[in-house]
Amino acid sequence: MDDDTHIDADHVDILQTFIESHGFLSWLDLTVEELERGRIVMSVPYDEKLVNPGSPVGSIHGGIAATLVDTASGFALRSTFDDPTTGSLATTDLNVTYLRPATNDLRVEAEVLRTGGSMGYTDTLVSSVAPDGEEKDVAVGRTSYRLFHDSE
Ligand SMILES: CC(C)(COP(=O)(O)OP(=O)(O)OC[C@H]1O[C@@H](n2cnc3c(N)ncnc32)[C@H](O)[C@@H]1OP(=O)(O)O)[C@@H](O)C(=O)NCCC(=O)NCCSC(=O)Cc1ccccc1
Repeated sequence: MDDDTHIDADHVDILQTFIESHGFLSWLDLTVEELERGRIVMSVPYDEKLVNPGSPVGSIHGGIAATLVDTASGFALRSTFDDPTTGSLATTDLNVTYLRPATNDLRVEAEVLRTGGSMGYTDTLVSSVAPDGEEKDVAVGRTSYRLFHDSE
């Protein structure tokens, strides 16, 4: 990892502590798998509590993928702040396109497309192991955020 993408290892612990103290995110058992400046990978394990009752393929509710898109994007954007432990951000737009049912553990990768003085944008990909055993894309997402740097 070069200096442009390096981020303190402590920051993963800070994000994981945030998740564990969050009622909703901790309930999903969300884990930060990889973090570098402007990019993050996170996962949620398959759990029957997340599955749509009566779904013939056992598909996970779409709100879970949407939550992954939002959370991973917010974290990826925060990682671009001069000091990622200060400031905050608010989601202003979130778009998710569902490509196929998710029936297994979920993985999301979020990448920052651009940050300006007050707005940030991300591109995300959610994937899951399909019944044929192959990891496949289950959703793609695009987001925008209002960034509140510490000085505001
Ligand atoms: C704030 C803005 C985006 C507008 O912005 P602008 O047009 O630039 O307007 P302006 O700069 O004038 O500020 C206006 C007001 O904003 C107040 N403010 C200051 N700091 C913050 C702050 N940090 N957050 C929110 N508001 C803040 C400030 O005091 C002022 O208040 P006032 O009006 O003077 O009393 C507005 O459209 C909005 O709130 N939308 C709803 C957004 C929403 O609810 N999204 C969903 C949940 S987000 C999520 O879950 C993300 C996440 C990801 C991953 C993990 C965890 C979380």
